[in-house]
Amino acid sequence: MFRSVARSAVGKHLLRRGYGTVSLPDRKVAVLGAAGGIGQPLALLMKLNPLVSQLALYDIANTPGVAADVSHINSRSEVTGYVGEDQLGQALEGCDLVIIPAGVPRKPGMTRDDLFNINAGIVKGLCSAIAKYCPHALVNMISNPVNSTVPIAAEVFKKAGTYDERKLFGVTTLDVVRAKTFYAGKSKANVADVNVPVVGGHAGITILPLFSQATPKANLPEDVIKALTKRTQDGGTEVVEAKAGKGSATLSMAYAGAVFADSCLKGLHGVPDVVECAFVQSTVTELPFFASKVRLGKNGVEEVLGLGSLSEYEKEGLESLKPELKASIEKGIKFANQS
Ligand SMILES: NC(=O)c1ccc[n+]([C@@H]2O[C@H](COP(=O)([O-])OP(=O)(O)OC[C@H]3O[C@@H](n4cnc5c(N)ncnc54)[C@H](O)[C@@H]3O)[C@@H](O)[C@H]2O)c1
Ligand SMILES: O=C(O)C[C@H](O)C(=O)O
Repeated sequence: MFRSVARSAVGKHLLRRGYGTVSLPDRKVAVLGAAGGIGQPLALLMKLNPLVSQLALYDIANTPGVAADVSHINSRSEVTGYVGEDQLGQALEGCDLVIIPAGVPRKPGMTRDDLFNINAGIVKGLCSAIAKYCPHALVNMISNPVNSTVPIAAEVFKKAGTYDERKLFGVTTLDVVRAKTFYAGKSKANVADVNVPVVGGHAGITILPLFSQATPKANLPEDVIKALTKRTQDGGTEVVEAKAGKGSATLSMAYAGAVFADSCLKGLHGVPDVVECAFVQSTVTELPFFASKVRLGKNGVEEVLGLGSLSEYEKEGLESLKPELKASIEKGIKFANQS
């Protein structure tokens, strides 16, 4: 264990807009895969979050340097680095929220499902440790393929007797971030005012942005909506190709992961009406897991919100995505139960 402490005068009693006007509780957050392309900027962003009091950074290598570096930032939380499996338990003990960006990223020509063989085992091992050391923590799963890694996590927790469907989330916030950016570009709306729900899953056509519900309303023509939908679905591939073998989205993902984690922490803190899209256990469709808007609260998911009204194009998209999403979910469940 490598501990670096740089406490600022910020302290525990913060009056910050959006965080309420009461003193802030102690919250421990762990990032698993913290030395990676996503993990490092995500560690930085979580260090800046005033709702975090302890930040545990875990990886199989290189965490001491990352932890020492991040710990010098004069924000509230105490940063501790953990390296190697022997230290995983210490990293997780007492955690309120665990964020998992551990695993390999895509290279050009690969699908997210091509990562399954390596990442499924990594996620399974990490979730077994979560079940043992912090069974009540919220889990934000970033590792791909999210459509399968979330079902794997659920099965691991079920086997351990710790599964609480309100506490497991596949992070699909990057799809929402992209949909907002691309929609703002076409509609000329101020991007800060834009909202676009994205439902389904997190791979190719399973990513279904609902531009018919986007605000502010822009009445974009059908061909533009189709192009925006395709760009959102292919957003990850756009970055993978631009990085030309050097990985996938890291900076935008760290931003999206930090936004989602902040919403989870606000929910735990009792901030009302915190709503985000996430891939969760669901009865919104016949599929056992599905991404849609969820209301976050003191125990994680408080309510899984329905899809609202869809355009004909979105209805078709919804039917088309179901077979692929179903197969990815079943693949994850099968893997977790056979090994
Ligand atoms: N959900 C999303 O929207 C989204 C977006 C971008 C990337 N991703 C996924 O996130 C994952 C990480 O991407 P990246 O670019 O940070 O990759 P990276 O290779 O840069 O970093 C991954 C880190 O995980 C660590 N790691 C490997 N096995 C581990 C284990 N057992 N325990 C802890 N750490 C372990 C590695 O040491 C490395 O530091 C990939 O699977 C990628 O596909 C998801
Ligand atoms: O595309 C990838 O492989 C990474 C991630 O899922 C993304 O959407 O950027």
